[in-house]
Amino acid sequence: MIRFDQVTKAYPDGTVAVDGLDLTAPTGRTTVLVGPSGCGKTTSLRMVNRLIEPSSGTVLLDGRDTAGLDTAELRRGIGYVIQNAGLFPHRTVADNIASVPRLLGWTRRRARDRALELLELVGLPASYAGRYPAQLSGGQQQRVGVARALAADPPVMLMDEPFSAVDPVVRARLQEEFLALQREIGKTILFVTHDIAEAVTLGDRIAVLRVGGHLAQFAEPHELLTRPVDDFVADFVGRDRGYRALDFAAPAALEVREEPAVRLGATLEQARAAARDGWALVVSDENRPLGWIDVGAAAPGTAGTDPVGHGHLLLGGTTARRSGGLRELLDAALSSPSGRGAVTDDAGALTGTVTPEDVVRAITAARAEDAAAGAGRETGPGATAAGGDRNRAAAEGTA
Ligand SMILES: Nc1ncnc2c1ncn2[C@@H]1O[C@H](COP(=O)(O)OP(=O)(O)OP(=O)(O)O)[C@@H](O)[C@H]1O
Repeated sequence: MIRFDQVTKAYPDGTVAVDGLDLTAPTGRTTVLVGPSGCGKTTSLRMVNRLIEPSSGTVLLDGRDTAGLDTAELRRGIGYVIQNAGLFPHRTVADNIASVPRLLGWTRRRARDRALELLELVGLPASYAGRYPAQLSGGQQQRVGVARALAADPPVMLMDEPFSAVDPVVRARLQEEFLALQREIGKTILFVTHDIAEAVTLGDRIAVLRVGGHLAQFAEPHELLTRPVDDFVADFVGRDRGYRALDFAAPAALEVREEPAVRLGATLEQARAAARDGWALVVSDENRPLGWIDVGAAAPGTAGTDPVGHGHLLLGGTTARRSGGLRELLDAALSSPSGRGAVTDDAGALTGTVTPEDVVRAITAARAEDAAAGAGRETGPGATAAGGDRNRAAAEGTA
């Protein structure tokens, strides 16, 4: 656990970067610091590994005042990842990753084995071990940066805009990998970003800071999106916050309807027989939804005995996992040319379809449930168990 207790940082020129910060980042979870440029995110982060010393207040690590610890010893227990990875350009990937273990006196062999193990963990082939950072893409360098920070298996990780310097597609992939990795390793992570979407995707808890280093709100993502405490936070979390909050609502009350799909390669006649309201869903041999066929308009001039091919399919519809959030399900329903969104299990196999009306009903039920949980939260003792927790939503969705 990382705890900031009334921490203030005033730089020598009088700039107050952080002002009386009180914050607890729980063990094994990801806590995100987010806010506009200059609000004191980086300063706060660096006070944890004492690259910056607080002017007043205390930063505690598992209850120990960091001011009293030897900085080398302190930093040994803290992995640090920065924007652009900050790799040593003249060292190979393996040597970069092995740098902390080597400093800790590990043998060359053991440090190299660990480097190879970590390359695999962050999704890079072992053959990259001998490359230099300049021979990697930005996203790959960032993965090496994460591997390097994890090398000595520190319980705490500080990550300062680690994914900001890569393009949006790579960034989304790194975020997904981050979530999968964190589920596996369960580090205590303090993560800085200026991007609220990233904060909501990655954070178990989010601290929104305003310029001057004031904590505006500290909450779980769902709570931040649905109950911003003031105009500043409401503005910062954005106009589409209601829609994004659907990611965290449990689709427990959603009814998924059976959908008589046809396999690719079935005849048009079979597709017509299976169709409802003129549309048939086509699936692969593994029962994965591939697209919709408009049986009335499909391929005029073709005989009913002709097979359904890829050319017949309308591909506009997205699919949604039953365990996904209500946003994913609503998008599937709205994007489907048939008006019925294809719903799958976690392996991608079709389980049925939902209409936009079905999803809206589930949204209404989730809101009522959430309001009840909110009322319990305000009066009850389990005050931190928010109604729309990401994990809870996933667990209920698969139940
Ligand atoms: N060494 C320094 N001397 C004086 N002022 C500083 C120093 N470092 C940072 N600041 C100021 O402290 C404030 C907070 O800076 P900090 O880097 O912590 O913000 P940030 O939220 O991380 O910003 P960004 O998102 O732009 O990186 C800013 O006003 C910045 O100009």
